[in-house]
Amino acid sequence: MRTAYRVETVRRAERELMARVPEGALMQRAAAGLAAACADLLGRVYGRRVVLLVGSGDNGGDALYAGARLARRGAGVTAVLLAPERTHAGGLAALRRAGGHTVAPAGAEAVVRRADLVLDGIVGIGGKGGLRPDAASLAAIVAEARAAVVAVDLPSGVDADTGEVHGSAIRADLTVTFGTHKPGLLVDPAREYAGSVRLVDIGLGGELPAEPELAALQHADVAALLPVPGGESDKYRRGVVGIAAGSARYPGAAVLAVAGALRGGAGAVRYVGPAGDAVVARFPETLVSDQGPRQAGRVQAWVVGPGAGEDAQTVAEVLAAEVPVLIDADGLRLADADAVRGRTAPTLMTPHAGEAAALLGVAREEVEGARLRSARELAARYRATVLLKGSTTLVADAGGAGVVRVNATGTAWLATAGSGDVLSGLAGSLLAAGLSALDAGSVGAYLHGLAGRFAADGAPVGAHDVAAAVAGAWRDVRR
Ligand SMILES: NC(=O)C1=CN([C@@H]2O[C@H](COP(=O)(O)OP(=O)(O)OC[C@H]3O[C@@H](n4cnc5c(N)ncnc54)[C@H](O)[C@@H]3O)[C@@H](O)[C@H]2O)[C@@H](O)CC1
Ligand SMILES: Nc1ncnc2c1ncn2[C@@H]1O[C@H](COP(=O)(O)OP(=O)(O)O)[C@@H](O)[C@H]1O
Ligand SMILES: [K+]
Repeated sequence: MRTAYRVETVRRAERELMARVPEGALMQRAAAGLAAACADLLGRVYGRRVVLLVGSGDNGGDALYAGARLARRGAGVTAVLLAPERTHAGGLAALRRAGGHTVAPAGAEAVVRRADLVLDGIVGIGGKGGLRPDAASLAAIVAEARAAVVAVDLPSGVDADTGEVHGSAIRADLTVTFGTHKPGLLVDPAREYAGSVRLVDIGLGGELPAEPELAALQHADVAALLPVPGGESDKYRRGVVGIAAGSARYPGAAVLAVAGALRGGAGAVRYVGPAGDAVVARFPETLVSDQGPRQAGRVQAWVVGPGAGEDAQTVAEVLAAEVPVLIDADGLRLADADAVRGRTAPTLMTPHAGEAAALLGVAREEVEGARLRSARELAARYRATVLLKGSTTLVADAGGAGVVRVNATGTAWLATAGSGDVLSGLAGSLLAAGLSALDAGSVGAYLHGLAGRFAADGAPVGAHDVAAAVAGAWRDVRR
């Protein structure tokens, strides 16, 4: 599990640790890891031109000590001091001893233009709000430079706790973060500014609490959660997933949701709705009924909504069932909020940003800019588990508090019509197989993202290709 902690938690853990180690030791660990990452990126350090952007806090201190290490290995290092009188004194002295130079912000453009590498030490976890004007000017200069950019702890200007970006921020190729990931490094839009992320161990692990703000499943976590049949299994014990989807206008949504469901671990897929012929033509193993969900027979979890059009009756019937329900697409619009809140069995809602915005009564951009807050808010309002789709998918558990799962296995090639229908079937199948809503959503997103990557492999794909690739993703996870 990859975890991320909020700033106040990181600060507390750092205080505990600092009380037990010699003064300055943590900053030296951070700087050593930072310098090593920079050296890896540069390939050869000797003779390279390195520019440090140095703010007034310890983030600037890290940059200065790392710069001193690079200078000792033969790099030409220049520090741009944003606030000369408040610069980290020890770091500055170390840089000077190593032969590094300093310039005022007015001199930044000239040195940054010639740099091979820029270290962004403007601000780290002490950052408040968007970058101030002098720092924002530096960010604009860096954006024009050809140099590689390494962010120290966080790209300056992004919100560490939320992943929100208010105003300008540094865009890095690599972020070297200390002790633990911060939520902003895992959630868009901030995640995009971070580039690839390297975590440097400064010994903080033992001081961090059990419950992080965010958790990202890894292969081993997913492998442990996947439902795998055993000797005593039969199709009913493995779980039957009901798919109430599709309409005369959108029969394809039913086919794609079933395609996902067949790959999700349930023992049988039952389809109810007007697209039975299309479903059976493609997937003869599907149990098809043209009666409503109430008459459908045994089902351990329902998926309702993909391509449902205006069929509010079916949505209401599914919500009345006392088994886990996944609500997607049109179902989100047609579901009665009180009926969702009043359910006793788990509910998993799977909106994309536009659907989440409609449910929250805000603009789509607002959800895209504040994904973590939006997912928690929806989960609180509906008392349902919420999977917010997009470039980083988030899953907030019912009520909105607690650890939010984040998934980044996906690829932008998944932004293709019908891929969400595949995800709904897949996650619904995992629900029927007995996973909790949080696990079904996050394992579903993980496999779906990986399947998207495998199917696309750098070229456009259709949603049915993604469904077909789920088995490969499953095998890859269990390998
Ligand atoms: N505390 C520790 O044990 C460790 C801290 N480390 C480093 O220390 C950093 C935190 O240091 P600080 O607490 O000094 O805080 P920062 O250096 O992150 O930022 C605080 C400084 O930035 C300025 N600032 C705040 N918001 C700004 C904005 N929007 N625009 C421009 N300037 C702004 C403030 O005036 C303040 O001087 C971490 O991110 C990490 O890089 C590491 O050395 C590892 C150990
Ligand atoms: N930029 C992106 N990067 C990664 N995944 C994405 C991106 N855009 C969309 N996705 C994923 O693609 C799927 C699209 O689902 P959705 O928006 O419901 O499409 P549809 O309604 O056409 O099925 C979701 O799983 C979503 O997380
Ligand atoms: K920084």
